[in-house]
Amino acid sequence: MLELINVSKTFGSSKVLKDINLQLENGKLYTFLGPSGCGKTTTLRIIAGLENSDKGSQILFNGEDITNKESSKRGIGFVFQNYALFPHLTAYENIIYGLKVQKLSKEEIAKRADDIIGISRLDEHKHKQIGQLSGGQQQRVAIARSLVLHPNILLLDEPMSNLDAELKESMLESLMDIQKSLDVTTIYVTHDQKEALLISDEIIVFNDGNISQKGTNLDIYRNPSNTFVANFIGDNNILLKSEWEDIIKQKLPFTEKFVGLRNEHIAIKEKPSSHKLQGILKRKRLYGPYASIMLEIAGKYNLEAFISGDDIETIGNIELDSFVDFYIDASKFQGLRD
Ligand SMILES: Nc1ncnc2c1ncn2[C@@H]1O[C@H](COP(=O)(O)OP(=O)(O)OP(=O)(O)O)[C@@H](O)[C@H]1O
Repeated sequence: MLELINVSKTFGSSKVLKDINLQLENGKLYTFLGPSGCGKTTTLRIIAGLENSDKGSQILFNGEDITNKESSKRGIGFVFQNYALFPHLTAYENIIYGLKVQKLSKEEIAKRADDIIGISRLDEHKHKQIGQLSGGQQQRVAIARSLVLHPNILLLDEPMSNLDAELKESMLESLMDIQKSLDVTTIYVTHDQKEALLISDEIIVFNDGNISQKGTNLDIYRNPSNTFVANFIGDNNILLKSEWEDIIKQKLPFTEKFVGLRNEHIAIKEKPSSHKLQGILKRKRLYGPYASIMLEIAGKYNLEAFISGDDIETIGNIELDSFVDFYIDASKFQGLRD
């Protein structure tokens, strides 16, 4: 288990990490998710030993204090955004480079390389120069080069950002396969909520040098702990609790100041146990399988809804600025801290 205890980092006069506390279990795939500049990369670099943390910070790995341990002795693999491969070497030579530095026997090097090349599906590319490989293949070489060293932890810093959307998805699938087949603890940094929701055993949401929430993707999506997480992941209608009570003319049981309702929990067709409301249709946008509409209520509240199926036909026949009856699923309200 990897444990961060009161980890802080100050650059000049700005404290970019504020007493981070985190426990990560061995063998899981975690993502650090958050907007640009919130401290994800700095945390990763501190775990890898590439950056010092402030005094008082502590990092434990399987109970051992590694806070001041040299980076090269931590058994951590790091894959960067730009892959940092050696361009004058072949894929195979890149992959075995670290093993040769470690002076392993020829047999051991060949065995380890064959294993990882198989898992990474690089057999037919292993003798190509780096420049002859696609972005996705280069990325697999970069991951293989780290994994062949049998790291305790694999760290990946926005490794897919140079890939197009389709390739990204298939690369994410192969990363998940490789990670599961080797059971290596992995931390993947991204600012893309879709990537995080797709691959993670658990997501750690960063905001402004703090951890806002840690949990499985379903947990974070269904039970965001505060307005930041509710807004950053998925789409949400966040209002003051009192405003929602004004809209539905009913008290809500939450103690939090804000209440959210995800856009997909507003529908045009009545659903069991839903709550009927009326609004004015202010906007409609069709995105193929679903449509996004804006409804104005009581002249002061705007709610955004994602509708699908027959609701799209219904809305298609309603003029803008007309009244529409719609339904909200009150069981889906989320109480949110500020
Ligand atoms: N070497 C440095 N010197 C001074 N400030 C730094 C340094 N490295 C990072 N920072 C600052 O620390 C803050 C956190 O940076 P960090 O790179 O960890 O964010 P991030 O969440 O990974 O962002 P991104 O997604 O853009 O990479 C930022 O405000 C950044 O400007």
